[in-house]
Amino acid sequence: MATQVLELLSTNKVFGGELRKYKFKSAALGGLDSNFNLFLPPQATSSKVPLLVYLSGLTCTEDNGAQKGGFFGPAAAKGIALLFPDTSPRGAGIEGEDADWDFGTGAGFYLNATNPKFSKHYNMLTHVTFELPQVLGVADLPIDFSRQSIFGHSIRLYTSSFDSVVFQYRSVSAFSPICNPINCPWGQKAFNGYLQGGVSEAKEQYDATELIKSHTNPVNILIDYGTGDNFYKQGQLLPENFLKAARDAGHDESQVEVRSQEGYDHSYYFISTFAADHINFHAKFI
Ligand SMILES: N[C@@H](CCC(=O)N[C@@H](CS)C(=O)NCC(=O)O)C(=O)O
Repeated sequence: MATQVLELLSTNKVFGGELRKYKFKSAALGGLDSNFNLFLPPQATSSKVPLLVYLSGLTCTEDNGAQKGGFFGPAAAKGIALLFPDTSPRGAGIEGEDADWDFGTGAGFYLNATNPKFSKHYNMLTHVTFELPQVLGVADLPIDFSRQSIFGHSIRLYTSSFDSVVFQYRSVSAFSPICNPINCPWGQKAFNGYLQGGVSEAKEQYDATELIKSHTNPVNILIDYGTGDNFYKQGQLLPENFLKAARDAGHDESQVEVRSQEGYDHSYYFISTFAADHINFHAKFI
């Protein structure tokens, strides 16, 4: 892949650190411009800091989590950099990509598309896990890439095959994630659209509940969801399926914690309430 040049679009001082917005031409996304936000804590001026990647949910851009998540204070206190990628390619010009809020633009599902209609541009998996660390490294930013973790909102819990992601990220946490996408309407729609083999192709690669069944190595996972979340009530999230699969595979509460938060909904009011918990969870591992 060619070396990408980062263009700095803006910087803001926040909690003693700095939030930078960057743009670059993404090879993974078929040459489209891609934006991301990067928070560098105050500690980054004197040493390399660990990286925590935040994956936003459906309809979001790189800005939602940065503006509303409430993550900067806790991340500054722990000396952790935060990376906020976008949720999909923008402006690919594919017929139908702007028709729905839960598919296409704003809903890339952090996978690599195999349906030829989408496969040139919809490669958010490579973009997030490989390309962004690479461009940050090339730009010589003060990040220690041997210490990475990942968290997010309404994401598929794992962005790749379980073993490679657990290898890359020391810990994973999520707010109201889609835990068993092959068994919910959002996941089925995305997989049938993006993948040539549809849901059956996704099963072994992109479904956290399926993947944890056969994963026996230790993991560090925290999930919060709200009982007032309409998407939870509609059966889009299915955290119970993930919890059961994890326990059946021998992961006890010291490895996998799934917390039901009474009365909270799907919004950033919920996320910001538990933001510090999640940052502090990851700080133990990175
Ligand atoms: N647009 C959808 C809601 C989608 C939604 O709630 N998305 C979540 C992520 S899964 C979100 O954070 N949206 C943007 C925001 O609240 O800033 C609807 O009308 O039902």
